[in-house]
Amino acid sequence: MTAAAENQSSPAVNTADLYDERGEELASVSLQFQSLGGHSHFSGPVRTIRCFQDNALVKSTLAGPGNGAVLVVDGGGSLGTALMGDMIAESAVANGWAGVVINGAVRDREAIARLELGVKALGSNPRKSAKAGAGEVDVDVQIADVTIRAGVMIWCDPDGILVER
Ligand SMILES: O=C([O-])CC(=O)C(=O)O
Repeated sequence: MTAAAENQSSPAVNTADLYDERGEELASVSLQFQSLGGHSHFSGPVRTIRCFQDNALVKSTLAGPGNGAVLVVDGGGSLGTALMGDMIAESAVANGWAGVVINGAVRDREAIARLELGVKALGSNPRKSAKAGAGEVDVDVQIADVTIRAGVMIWCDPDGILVER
């Protein structure tokens, strides 16, 4: 089975139902993201990156094995450059990532919408990011009022984002 087919076969979790089941065991990210990928519902163990207008770490991480994980990128909320475009997103699909959550911007949103990948981001900008490699991998990241640690489970759908505390 291809990585894309595996992603598609994982059962779609509805975040509202999950919240009703587990309540305050889960933190809900109040910042409003757009659902931009071909998969509207996605979940998996978290990997993290913190970077600012530099996407070299995003590219190299998504070029490695995803094993069904969700990459959470804390781009500091910057909408000034795109941290992922369709080529990087295609490599995420090929490498078995379930999805990417970007506290920042993407580009190539029409192509990203056709991919077998979950993608949430604040918006889009055609301007590319730097490629120097500045940033950190698998550190705790803070998105709005929620701290997200590498290794916890995350669930995303059009209603929002839930993470294990
Ligand atoms: O290379 C970049 O900065 C992002 C991009 O355009 C792509 O992933 O296609």
